[in-house]
Parts: sequence; C-alpha cells; structure tokens
Amino acid sequence: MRIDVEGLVLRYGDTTALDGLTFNLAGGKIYGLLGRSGSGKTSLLSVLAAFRRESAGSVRVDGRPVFENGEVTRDIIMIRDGGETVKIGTAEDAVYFAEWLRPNWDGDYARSLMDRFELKPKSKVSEMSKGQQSAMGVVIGLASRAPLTIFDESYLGMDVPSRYAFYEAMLADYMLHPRTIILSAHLIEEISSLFEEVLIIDRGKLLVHEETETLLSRGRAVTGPAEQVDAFTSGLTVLGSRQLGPTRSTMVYGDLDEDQRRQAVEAGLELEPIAMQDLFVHLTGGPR
Ligand SMILES: Nc1ncnc2c1ncn2[C@@H]1O[C@H](COP(=O)(O)OP(=O)(O)OP(=O)(O)O)[C@@H](O)[C@H]1O
Repeated sequence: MRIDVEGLVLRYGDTTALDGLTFNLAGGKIYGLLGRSGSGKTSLLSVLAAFRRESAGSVRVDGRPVFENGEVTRDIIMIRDGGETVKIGTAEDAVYFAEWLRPNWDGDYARSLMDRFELKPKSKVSEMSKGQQSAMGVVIGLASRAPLTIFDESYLGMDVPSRYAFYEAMLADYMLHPRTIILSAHLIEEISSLFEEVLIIDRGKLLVHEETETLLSRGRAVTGPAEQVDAFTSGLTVLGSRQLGPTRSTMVYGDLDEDQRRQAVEAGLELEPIAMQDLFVHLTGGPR
C-alpha cells in the first residue's frame, strides 16, 4: 500500500511528538523505522494505523485518509510492543477474533506459526509470559496478511531464537505474499538486513529516508595514519573518530566520488563500510 505523509504533526498537550514529517513510501517493501527512545516512532505508526488522529498535516494510504476510515483500516494491522492481542481468553480465542476481523486471515498459517513458537491454543493469553505474548502478537500480525502490516517492536519480549524464527518466517511469508511491512526497531544489527528502505526519525523530524543500500554506501570508515586521515576527511561530514596509537579511524557520511576514492587509495587509506547500527548511533547520537 502506498503511504503519503505530508507535514504531519502530532501533539500530546504541550509535547510535539511529530514535527512536520513529510515522506512517501511506494509500498510493497519492508521498511525499517529507526529512532532513539522518544523520537516519535510509536506516534508515527499509531497515526499510520489510525489509532491516533494527526494534529496537523495529512496521512494517506493508497490515496485515502486513514482516520475513522474503516475501508482502509481493515487492511492495516499494527502490532505493538508486547504483542497486543486480545488478552481476555485463550490463544485460540485471539485467533478466532483475528479471523473474524481480518479479510486475508490464513488459519492454517496461524496454526503452523503457533506450533513454531510453541504456543498452546488453550493457554490463557493473560497468563502467558511476556515473550509468549509477543509471539502471539507476531502470529496475529503475520497470519492477518494485512496489506499494510506494522510491527512496532512487537518482538522485543521474545528470546533470541524466537526473534530469529520471526525474522525468517516474516521474510518467507513476505516473498510468497508481498505486502507493505513497517518494522520499528532498536535491535538494528539483528534486523537491518531485512529492510529495503530505512527511515530514521529524531525528535519528531525525519532525518533519513533512503534505500538501505544507498544509506549504507554513504557511510565509510576511513582508516590509516592520523595525519592522512584528517587531511582526507576535512571538508567531509564526519560522524566520529577513534584513535589506536598512530592509526585513526574516522567515520564519514556522504557520497564519495571516484576521485576521492582514488585519493584515499593513493594516500594508503582504507575505506570500509559502516554497519547500519554504527551509522544510526552516529547520525542520532548528539546530546539529548
Ligand atoms: N500518550 C502520550 N501522552 C503524552 N506524551 C506522549 C504520549 N505518548 C508519547 N508521548 C511523548 O511523545 C514523544 C514520542 O514518543 P513515542 O512513544 O512516539 O517515541 P518512540 O520513538 O516510539 O519511543 P520508544 O523507542 O522509547 O518506544 C515522547 O516525548 C513521549 O514522551
């Protein structure tokens, strides 16, 4: 589903959580939404999923406003941190409820996911562990096959093997049933290889919206003798620097042209990619 966000503002009383966000997502991809705590990720996703109404600006999904628009919202599911399923009743009841609400629901797939996450149909959701409740959310989110599927750190309570099982299941199901998936994430290292595009927000503003490959190609660690590194990086956008004896490694952000790459090689400098997590830390790591 296509998403068009224009000048989006969301305020909670005196707090401005989203401060004029504008971006467009063509849809049919897996998007990663990154941002530090309190940057506005849940607020943004809540507006996209019509849980909250924007204070100003507009959000359109496939060209239509989402708030109080049942035609659109039945095609959107947002699973929040901690699972968010019906907490009254059993796992089976939660599945029954989802089946009733979700036009693309796949019951066989839901059952196979429940087996995979070792969730017992007769277990009461309220008595499940945090990780099991998160897994329940993941089951509902995936088996709904909603054209716009949003996971807001839904998998945070799950243990490492379960999280990896989720990533694998999501990717496999997405390949078979392409849709628009947005994942907000703090565990960037684990999950960033799934993202086709990345949005980074900071203090309610959009900092980066790029294809993952482009974003990664912009960050480089320049390593070599300190003096040469400094000469090469002066005039570039420097994200940070580390020194080990006479060797310095400076992270830069921006496109390097052929000439610059050649100069680096001639100066005996190494240009290495930076992991998404490091880029994120340096792009958003200023003082709060
Ligand atoms: N219900 C609310 N009432 C008042 N302020 C809120 C409410 N929800 C969020 N905020 C504020 O809005 C800002 C953005 O919060 P939000 O939950 O969207 O951030 P986040 O990026 O999802 O954070 P985290 O990664 O910690 O979950 C924060 O300053 C937060 O304190």
